[in-house]
Amino acid sequence: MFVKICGLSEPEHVETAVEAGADAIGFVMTASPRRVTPSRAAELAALAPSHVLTVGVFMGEPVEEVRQAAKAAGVGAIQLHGRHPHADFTALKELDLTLVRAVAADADLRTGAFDEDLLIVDAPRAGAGEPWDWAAVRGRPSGRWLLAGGLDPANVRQAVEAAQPWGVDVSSGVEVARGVKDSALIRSFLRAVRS
Ligand SMILES: O=C(O)c1ccccc1NCC(=O)[C@H](O)[C@H](O)COP(=O)(O)O
Repeated sequence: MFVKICGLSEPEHVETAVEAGADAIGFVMTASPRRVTPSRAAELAALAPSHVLTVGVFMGEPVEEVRQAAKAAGVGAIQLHGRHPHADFTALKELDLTLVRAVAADADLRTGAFDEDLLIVDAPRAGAGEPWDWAAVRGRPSGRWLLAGGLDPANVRQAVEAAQPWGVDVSSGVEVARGVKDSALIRSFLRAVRS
């Protein structure tokens, strides 16, 4: 199971996520209490070994802004959250980075429909830590897709059983307060997924 820990802003939590076996780590570069600047994201991404995918998360920014920020951060992947048009993915393809499309369950759930490499099916409100009806998407996306939205160490196994995703993505569920990650919760989330 592929695991992405999102919304990291402190070196300590990048190191914990990597040590605990995360496959991907995300840096939010859009309006959010978790927002980091491209230069901060670059510092954090530099701490990750090459086998860990570093992801810049955007929502609603013009594609040129996304391109510049992703380049400055040196991330390996761009995650476009919400209703970005297909043309945005096409425009970013030339960067040769992994493209991630993150949408709620009422969107087109065919993995690769927008030429993305990875699909995330999330709650209606991104990064809000709100559980939703995970079972409703079971069997709809296929291939490389991650379940997100309201996951935490206590419910992730149940969520995986319900939706049967290829991987999972978490942010709020490994925080002690909004935007404040916790190393013990990051470890416990990865333990719960791997056990
Ligand atoms: O984290 C945010 O604040 C955020 C803001 C705007 C767009 C995306 C955002 N986060 C994206 C993520 O990948 C989250 O990990 C995902 O939505 C799951 O969040 P949570 O329900 O808090 O685990």
